[in-house]
Amino acid sequence: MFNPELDRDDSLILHTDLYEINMMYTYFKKGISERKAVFEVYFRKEPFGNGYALFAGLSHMIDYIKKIHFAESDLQYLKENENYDDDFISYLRNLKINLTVRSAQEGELVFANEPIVQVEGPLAQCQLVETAILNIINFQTLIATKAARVKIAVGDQAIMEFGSRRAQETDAAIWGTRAAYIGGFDATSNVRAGKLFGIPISGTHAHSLVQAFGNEYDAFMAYAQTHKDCVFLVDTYDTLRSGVPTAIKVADEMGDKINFLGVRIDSGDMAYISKKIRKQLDDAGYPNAKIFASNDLDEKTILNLKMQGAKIDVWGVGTKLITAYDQPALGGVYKLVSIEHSDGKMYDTLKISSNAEKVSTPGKKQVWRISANSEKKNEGDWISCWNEDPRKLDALYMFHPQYTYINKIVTNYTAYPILKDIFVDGKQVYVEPSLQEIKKFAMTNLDGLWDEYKRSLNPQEYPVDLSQALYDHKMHLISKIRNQIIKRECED
Ligand SMILES: Nc1ncnc2c1ncn2[C@@H]1O[C@H](COP(=O)(O)OP(=O)(O)OP(=O)(O)O)[C@@H](O)[C@H]1O
Ligand SMILES: O=P(O)(O)OC[C@H]1O[C@H](OP(=O)(O)OP(=O)(O)O)[C@H](O)[C@@H]1O
Ligand SMILES: O=C(O)c1cccnc1
Repeated sequence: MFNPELDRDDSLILHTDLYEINMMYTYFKKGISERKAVFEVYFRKEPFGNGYALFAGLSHMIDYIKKIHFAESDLQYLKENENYDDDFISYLRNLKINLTVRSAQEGELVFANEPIVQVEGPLAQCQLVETAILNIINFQTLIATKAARVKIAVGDQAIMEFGSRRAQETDAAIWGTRAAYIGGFDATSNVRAGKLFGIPISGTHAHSLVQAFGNEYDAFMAYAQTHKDCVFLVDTYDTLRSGVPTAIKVADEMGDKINFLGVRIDSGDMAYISKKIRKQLDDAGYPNAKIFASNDLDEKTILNLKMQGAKIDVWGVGTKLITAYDQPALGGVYKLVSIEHSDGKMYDTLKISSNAEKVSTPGKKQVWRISANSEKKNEGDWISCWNEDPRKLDALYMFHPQYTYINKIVTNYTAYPILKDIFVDGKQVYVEPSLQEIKKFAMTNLDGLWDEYKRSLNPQEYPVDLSQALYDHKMHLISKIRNQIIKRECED
């Protein structure tokens, strides 16, 4: 029966895979739930064949962690559906999160195979948060990266986010819109995203307006009589012979009563049509009226339209952005890198694979962004053991972690740590910047990246190197594990 108190679902606490809670149960029953652990999030390949990813999702992640609490209805549900005993249920009831969480900041550039979020604390708590953290970071980072690709394609022109109707449900529309704004979009059509996050909202009108009035003149005139700012959608019947001439006629008749901002096209050959429209608007005395375009646009179509000399001023991008159409998942993973044993000491762990790129890097780490002081551009990232600090060195030996003969010595550099403290022992220490600041930070970071890493097609691989100490530690651990396996085989 519905019980409003019990059935309240106001947190994402159960937004987790069952196996996380099952593992918590095992840790609890075996007395190791409080053992200290360190997990790290990383992805193995930048999405869309891009040379970088743009980190987003931290704000939602902070909110999620702050609200972690099992309500009575959650506990009752778990009790009814799983075989957990009462001790475990009361442990969950009294659970106080005291994790230390470090993360890249939103708008930061991040790269494959480097930790972008680090979660440290009691093993069971670390396990609980895996699913939601990956869900949030994977999606928002994916969309912010796609948005940055679109932003680079449009350059200084305006881009509007139109994706809500095609997004994977409402949360994806809202958080995707926020990520798109971080990645460089100027405005959104989603009014709720405007209210929640302060993103500028913007919109034209649909074909239904024209269909409702039965002809373009009545529709545009009605819109003009009810709105100051007007962008008329001109492709319902015949863009060049009917839509644009009618928009001009209404603009002429309304004069100063409206701001005739321009026209939108949503079909046809947009290079050809936009050039013709530009001439029609200019000839009619509206050189400042802008041409808006939408219709399954993405960075590739936009670059191609620009190459064709399309006269488009404002780009509306929906489906292909918000659904990350050409790569629907980022594939970030959450891996245990260090664990306390019964002797109270931390032991670093790693996952071996026959594929060198898939062998994880053990231990709690920091990522340092190295930029040459002379150029003010990034030289690469340097992943270190937690206790190393390249700011104390005069020269940095940077080498490719697989092809070690690719190496360089960098001097006169600045090293900046990517993982920042967000929560320390459960207490939030990170002061969240405003969304405007995050967007500005993203744009500054993109400026700091050489064009070779930013091009959308076949970018250069950005160096993500390991410190010598971390490399040696990894190699040592690999051979230790191999030797253990060989020893066990010999004993059998
Ligand atoms: N000049 C162009 N060069 C490259 N791509 C273009 C050009 N003009 C339009 N496009 C893109 O081509 C695709 C055409 O879509 P579609 O086949 O739906 O045609 P349409 O003219 O929009 O028809 P409909 O009226 O059914 O929407 C869209 O993704 C659009 O962005
Ligand atoms: O093409 P997208 O990048 O996804 O951008 C959003 C699309 O949504 C609208 O079309 P829709 O057919 O849903 O409505 P309409 O009647 O306003 O054209 C709009 O005209 C765009 O084409
Ligand atoms: O305002 C628009 O033009 C708009 C909004 C959502 C989707 N397509 C277009």
